[in-house]
Amino acid sequence: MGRRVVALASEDTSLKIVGAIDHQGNPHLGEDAGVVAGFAPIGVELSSKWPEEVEVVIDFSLPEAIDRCIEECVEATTPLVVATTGLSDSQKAKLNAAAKLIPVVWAPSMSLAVNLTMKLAEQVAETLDDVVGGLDVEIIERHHRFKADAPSGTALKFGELIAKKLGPDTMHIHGREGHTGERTRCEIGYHAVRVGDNPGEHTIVFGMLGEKIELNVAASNRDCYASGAIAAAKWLIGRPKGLYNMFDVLGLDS
Ligand SMILES: NC(=O)C1=CN([C@@H]2O[C@H](COP(=O)(O)OP(=O)(O)OC[C@H]3O[C@@H](n4cnc5c(N)ncnc54)[C@H](OP(=O)(O)O)[C@@H]3O)[C@@H](O)[C@H]2O)C=CC1
Ligand SMILES: O=C(O)C1=N[C@H](C(=O)O)C[C@H](O)C1
Repeated sequence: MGRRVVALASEDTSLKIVGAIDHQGNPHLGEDAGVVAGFAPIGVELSSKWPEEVEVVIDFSLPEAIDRCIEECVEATTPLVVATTGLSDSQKAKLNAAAKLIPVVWAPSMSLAVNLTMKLAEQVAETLDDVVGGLDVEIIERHHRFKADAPSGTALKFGELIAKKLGPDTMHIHGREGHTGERTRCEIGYHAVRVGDNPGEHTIVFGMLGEKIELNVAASNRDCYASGAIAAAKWLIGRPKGLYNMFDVLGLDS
């Protein structure tokens, strides 16, 4: 994702990339970030050092990297866009605390299509909550074999939003095996598929007796996430401190 953010941001004449950060063990440290991204040099070296004079930071990394990223942004009062998924509860708490000091956009998917589908899923769940015969919700996500966390942050967010519409008794069930017994009406099932180079696909099944609805949203490549994060970064500059999400950035809550 870092490569795609660098590639797309370097093509945007309203932006100047001032730093590209990775950890100390990265073999490309010291190389031009534009070249590492597969494009022309941009005059910025991939570095483990945090640059100065930063207007906004975009983080696509791993949970191991997020603590330092939050600390650096808070110390320098730099607005922060967090796209990394799989954060621990304490890291989420740290991010919430940081948002009391700096503006933060935090979203498991920067994709316009995914965020719009989340709104549709909320609407379906709200409408079918009391449907005769009951409603079964299952979330199937497919991603590339390199993905480190499961289920995806996006699948968990879909589940969280749907559960809010279905009520506080909703349980989150991850996969099924063995003599599970009959499915209850108050659970959301999650299924994480890891195949090849899939850039991300989510299917939300709303099953009823006699019919079903499936919402499917699939990326063709990873640029939807990179361009969404860049849009979020531009939107965040100059905002008051606080925690924002992609619904705010895309105006989907109004
Ligand atoms: N919100 C969204 O729209 C999206 C979110 N994501 C999330 O973004 C994250 C990154 O995804 P992806 O790019 O595929 O993952 P990768 O594993 O390809 O990239 C992670 C990068 O972080 C670097 N890194 C590892 N440890 C540290 C550290 N301590 N400090 C700084 N950098 C570090 C890695 O370096 P090295 O390779 O040398 O280990 C690597 O360059 C994931 O959590 C993913 O789920 C992904 C796509 C969309
Ligand atoms: O790791 C990925 O690739 C992706 N991760 C995010 C997630 O966990 O939801 C977003 C997107 O689906 C791609």
